[in-house]
Amino acid sequence: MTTTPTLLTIEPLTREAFAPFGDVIQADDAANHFTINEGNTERYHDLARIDPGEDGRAIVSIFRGLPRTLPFTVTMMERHPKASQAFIPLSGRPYLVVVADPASRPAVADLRVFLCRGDQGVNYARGVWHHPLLALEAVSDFLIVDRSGPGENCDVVPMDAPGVIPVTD
Ligand SMILES: NC(=O)N[C@@H](O)C(=O)O
Ligand code: NI
Repeated sequence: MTTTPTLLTIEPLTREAFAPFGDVIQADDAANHFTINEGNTERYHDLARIDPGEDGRAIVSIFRGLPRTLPFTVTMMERHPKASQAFIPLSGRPYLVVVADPASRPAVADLRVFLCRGDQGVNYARGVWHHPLLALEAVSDFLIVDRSGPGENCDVVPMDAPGVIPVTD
């Protein structure tokens, strides 16, 4: 691994930009939404493709993440080859996701960094490279929808070079 760090660019999270990596879980007008419960409730419908794999079961957990300090250096990435993994923020705070295309081993030049608002969740599609949870500002809870089942479902790789996420303004 070369030691020359690469400064990474932070992008705002949008459905379009994140589409190669999975789904954005967000209650906005771009979602399929309709009124239910005699007008009391708006349903934002079918926002993410939850994929527990052929031999797995979808499970719901909560991750309580400590805040990361910026600048943050990305030295590894992981993927879940058997299933998707969704993160829905419960604490209303922003967080970061770092992703790379599932087709090949991630190189630092391939990394995409998204700043997610506290009302935006993400669902990593099966096999998408991502960094483990990057909470910001304070201890933050996230609802997680991922897989329980047989076999190993987490590949971890070191980065070819460090990627540095700068301080956000
Ligand atoms: N290990 C674990 O369940 N967490 C990671 O998969 C993650 O993406 O944070
Ligand atoms: Ni993960």
